Amino acid sequence: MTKKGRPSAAAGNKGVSGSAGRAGGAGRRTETAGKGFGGRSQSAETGRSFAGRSQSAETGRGFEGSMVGRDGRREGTGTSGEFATMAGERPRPRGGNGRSGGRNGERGNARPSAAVINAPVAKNEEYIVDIIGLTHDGEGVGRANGFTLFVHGALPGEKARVLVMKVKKQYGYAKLLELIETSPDRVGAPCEIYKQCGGCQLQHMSYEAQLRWKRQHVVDNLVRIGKLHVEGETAKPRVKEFDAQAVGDEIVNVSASAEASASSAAQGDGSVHSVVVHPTVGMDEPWRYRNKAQVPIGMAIADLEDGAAGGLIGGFYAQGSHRIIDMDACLIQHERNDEVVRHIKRIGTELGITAYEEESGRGLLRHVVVRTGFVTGELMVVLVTNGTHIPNKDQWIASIRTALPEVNSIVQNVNTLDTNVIFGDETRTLWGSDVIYDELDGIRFAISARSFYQVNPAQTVALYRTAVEYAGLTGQETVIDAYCGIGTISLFLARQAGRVYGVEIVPEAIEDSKRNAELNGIENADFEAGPSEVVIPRWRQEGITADVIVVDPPRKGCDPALLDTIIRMKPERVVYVSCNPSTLARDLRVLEDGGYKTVEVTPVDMFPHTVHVECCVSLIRSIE
Ligand SMILES: C[S@@+](CC[C@H](N)C(=O)[O-])C[C@H]1O[C@@H](n2cnc3c(N)ncnc32)[C@H](O)[C@@H]1O
Repeated sequence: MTKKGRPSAAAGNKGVSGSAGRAGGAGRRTETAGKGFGGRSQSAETGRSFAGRSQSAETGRGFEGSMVGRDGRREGTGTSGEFATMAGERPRPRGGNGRSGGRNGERGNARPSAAVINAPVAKNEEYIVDIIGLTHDGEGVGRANGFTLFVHGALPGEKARVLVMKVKKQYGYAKLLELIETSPDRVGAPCEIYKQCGGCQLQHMSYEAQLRWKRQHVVDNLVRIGKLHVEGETAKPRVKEFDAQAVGDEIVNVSASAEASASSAAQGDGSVHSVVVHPTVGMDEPWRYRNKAQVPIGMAIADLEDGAAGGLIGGFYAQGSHRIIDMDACLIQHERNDEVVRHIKRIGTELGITAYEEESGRGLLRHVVVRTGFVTGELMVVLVTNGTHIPNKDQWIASIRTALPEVNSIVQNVNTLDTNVIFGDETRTLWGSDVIYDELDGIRFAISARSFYQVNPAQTVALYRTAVEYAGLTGQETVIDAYCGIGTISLFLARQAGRVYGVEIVPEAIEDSKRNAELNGIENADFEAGPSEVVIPRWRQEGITADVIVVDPPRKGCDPALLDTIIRMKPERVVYVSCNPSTLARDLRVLEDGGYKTVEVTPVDMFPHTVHVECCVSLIRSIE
């Protein structure tokens, strides 16, 4: 089902194809509810190939100037075939003496073959490791001779035989060769290209365990970085390298952050308050949940052996490379998005459309982006092209409309830059509407090709309802919605507030937000384009006060100037919506020190089978 493709994108990036899930009717589940998902997952061998997603498309932060992906850390870990020995085949230890080292013991002679001096493990040697945790990007954390090894594909509680691939000063990377003890949370990943793709990181973990892990991941960040005391949690022993890994490069002052302990959550009056972290809000059916696919396109290489004749392929980038692996289906995408991409590839091939090649800068089609309105059923197709001219354009449009009669909007986005960013600046509607419409909780939204719109509509409703609940509105309040995008949370709030002011840095998104307020007959919402950290201080100077401030920043968290302004404005409540637990925890510490008390946190599983988790946090003002 897969075909080899010619490279056509930037190195080290994962492929793409976000997509949608099930309409708002999908029910909720929490990590405490019901039976594990493991049984279903294990038996759900669909035999389908699938589509990858870009990491940045997961969280979809920003106005869709999103990077195709990120990677780097998995380089060299050799994911393909890593479970090859799980069925019992034991490869011969390379260069070892065959002795088993027992608990955390080593196998082999351990003669250093790597350049790192004094490291207690050596490259190309095998070790038996106990997996004691999971990094923020889903890799097992193992210990060998007291040294931290990151083991892709291993789960906490497992004992594994691993081969060291890379040794750094404080940690290393190892390839999973064999599971000696298996976690009860391990399930068979239903997706047949799971190991190659990297779009999902947790399919090998039962859904119940994923939800538990996501909550714990949030708790760990709140304790270690936010220095908060979490109800029911005792401070954990700190593993320095594990912390550094968990925080990644998003927080510069890692060591200072890692010194946090639960005992430092003291208030000004010396008392210690506890934060309630609820179970992660999960999905009853955590598959096929995405409403947007972003698929990189390449050319198939004519293969005489399998008879393939070339043409357009589209799927995901093989790990650590720019090689596109063709795929027909992605198990977390809405089925129709998969179908649309298949048709576009077929029609493009029939019309002789070429795919963009990164090396030469030649070729036309870079990405196909598909958006589906879960409630309305509306469909948008975006062709991202390297140049404005589309040969056989009318024929192409006609063929798309014939194959997909439900399509509402066919859009071209022009991107001629040598970049990983998917969208260029120029967008033109080729046929139909320039937007599609969708609904969240009875509010209608116009969504244009480049607008930020959460990818999992069912979970988005859960998240926004929690944000409104935490705002504690009575109908009188003035609310500021910082980082408001197309006004989604603002309009949820406006139904129960006196007045809402939304601010967002992307002017087109603000145009959408105004249009969306009008569309829904909402008259108590005002929007302004600009950086939150500039606009809100100016509002304060102009005398605008707020009872509640809601923030929903990108992954890097809130700008310090905005946090400072919030503290000076003294709203009674702050609601913090976050897609990044580490920057969330950092910002909560600033707000706590500025007179706010973090009351409760609800993690929401917006991206099942990935390591990403969204949080909604309630803070109240604790001092005058
Ligand atoms: C996570 S999205 C949230 C959007 C919206 N709240 C929603 O739920 O759809 C973050 C938004 O912040 C915007 N943004 C990024 N930096 C900003 C800044 N300094 N000031 C205002 N908005 C910003 C992005 O363009 C993006 O729309």
